[in-house]
Amino acid sequence: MESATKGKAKRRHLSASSCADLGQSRDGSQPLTDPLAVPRSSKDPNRALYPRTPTKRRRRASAGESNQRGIVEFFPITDVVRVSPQKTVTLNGPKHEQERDGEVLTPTEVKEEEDRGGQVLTSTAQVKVKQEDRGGQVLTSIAQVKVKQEPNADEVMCTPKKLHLPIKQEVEEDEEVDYMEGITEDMFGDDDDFEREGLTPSKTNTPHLDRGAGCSKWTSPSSLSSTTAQSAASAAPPRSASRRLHLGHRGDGEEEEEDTAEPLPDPMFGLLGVREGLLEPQGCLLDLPEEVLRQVFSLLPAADLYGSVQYVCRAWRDIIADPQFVPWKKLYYRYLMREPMAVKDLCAILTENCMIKEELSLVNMFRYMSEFKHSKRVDLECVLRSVSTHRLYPQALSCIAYLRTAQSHTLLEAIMGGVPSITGGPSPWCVMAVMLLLADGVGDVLSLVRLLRRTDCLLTPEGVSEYLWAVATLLLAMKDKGEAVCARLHYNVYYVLQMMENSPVTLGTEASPGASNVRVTHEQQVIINHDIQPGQVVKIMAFAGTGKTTTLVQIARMRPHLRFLYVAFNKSVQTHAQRSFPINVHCKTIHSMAFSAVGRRAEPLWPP
Ligand SMILES: Nc1ncnc2c1ncn2[C@@H]1O[C@H](COP(=O)(O)OP(=O)(O)OP(=O)(O)O)[C@@H](O)[C@H]1O
Repeated sequence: MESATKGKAKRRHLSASSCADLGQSRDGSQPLTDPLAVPRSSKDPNRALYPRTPTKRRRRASAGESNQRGIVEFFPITDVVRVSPQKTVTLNGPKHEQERDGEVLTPTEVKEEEDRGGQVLTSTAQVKVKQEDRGGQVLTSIAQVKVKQEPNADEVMCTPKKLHLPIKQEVEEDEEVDYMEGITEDMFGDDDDFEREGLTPSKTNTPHLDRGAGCSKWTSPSSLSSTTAQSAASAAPPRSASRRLHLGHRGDGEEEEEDTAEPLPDPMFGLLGVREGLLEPQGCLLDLPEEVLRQVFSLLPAADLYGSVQYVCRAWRDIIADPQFVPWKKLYYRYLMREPMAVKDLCAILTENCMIKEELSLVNMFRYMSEFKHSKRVDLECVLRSVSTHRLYPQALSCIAYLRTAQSHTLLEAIMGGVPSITGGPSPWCVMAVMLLLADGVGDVLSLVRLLRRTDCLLTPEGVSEYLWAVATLLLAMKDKGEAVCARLHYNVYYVLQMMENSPVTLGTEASPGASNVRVTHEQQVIINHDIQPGQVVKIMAFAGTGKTTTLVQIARMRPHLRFLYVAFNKSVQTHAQRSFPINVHCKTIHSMAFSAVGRRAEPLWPP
């Protein structure tokens, strides 16, 4: 057990009762409810996941040894725009002078800092937005976009290109441009170079930008309790101050392995953000109504239900044990585990409904499925309408009609005559069973699921999966009993069920990351709404997989009158982007752009 006292990490042994007490306390429960707010140390296994700013070493290398130019050198940037949900939009000209810990930097120095920083800060995904009028066409190029998840998490920062140009008249006298806004020392991790060079003016003669400047607005989420985030922010000391004290202490020769015990400052961390009211833990899972818990559990794999969930508490075990709760999913799993009761039950179903050792076992299965037990609120006509647009629907109808009119088969007639029909049409459950058996592959099953989900005719997602689990269970058991059932039929259904459990997003009505059915978060909406002006660079910084591409897709969708250019590193990214973005976005690789610009001229020189 580790705890932080006076900025140092201490180890102490806790008894079982102390552990229980700690778990109930705020200090103990915070790592569980808000893991990002606990202090990070050099031993933090998740350290590499946090966004980092360039270290001194990297910046020096990029400036001194590399010939690579910053993105702002390629595009004419005229303005600096800062947008944040908490701020109003301000247009600033480039700042001519910048103060660093009391020293005044020349504009050129500021430019170098910004350029080098900009390159590394935006290393994972970049979008440059540029609008040019070319022959009456407005062309917008995207090269660099990142979601910045700093204290001003959703701030969209536009970088000036030529900070060294003396455009002092455009600068508002009383407003200081903070080019390191949002950058905290935390991001520098344990970089040795950074530690050696120090941040405090007393430790170095080299002028540095005051990294504390960008931290002045945030405060520790843990320090916010009943007061509002803003009032607490103004009351709490800036993070940079405490860090400076800490570093100064080190300079006196005391080596500290652990970082100071400071929580992450950002109350808006992550795309979902943290609202003021949510800074305190808000109840627990057990407070949820049983209906909600059932919905949540129904989305879990059966292995988790039986392997973990049922052991949590009596109430959860009762939900899992309820025969009405996902019966077919549970039966499939128990049958797979060869649980004697499950094997016996399933054998009884197959025997009673003539699905084994019979000439027409599959037809008997259609009949059995036509009586599929469903919620009373399910509208069968709506279900039939939903599946009627599937490509296999006409074939399924013909198949059922043939079976009904095949007078020569008296047995068949008896079986299919029992199929309940609705308003003269067949049972949708029976039609769906036939469609699943006619499916050419996983794609057909997948499109059937999409149709059912789009109309929500089965009311809940588990309504769809339960039907599929029933078909999969019967097919598996019939095959095990030696029936001539093609293994592919079971595979198609089982594959889709696995997809539903493990990647629900891909089962949406559209597969692209920017699908219109995605409900963008507040932070994404701020970026989407931002009116990007010609000549501005927008940087959006975020962790991997947090919705940068989705945000770009929505930006392009919202501006169909503009043309965008998406530049990717390689072909596979480019083709994937082509599928995701709307048609007003041109997706190209860097190489293809270079070839069309200059490579073509060298083409005649190539060997035949
Ligand atoms: N607002 C949202 N609501 C629900 N899902 C979302 C939202 N935004 C993004 N997603 C989903 O999150 C996943 C990752 O999104 P996306 O690919 O846009 O992230 P990314 O930051 O571009 O990822 P990477 O860093 O790998 O390029 C996608 O499946 C996407 O559909």
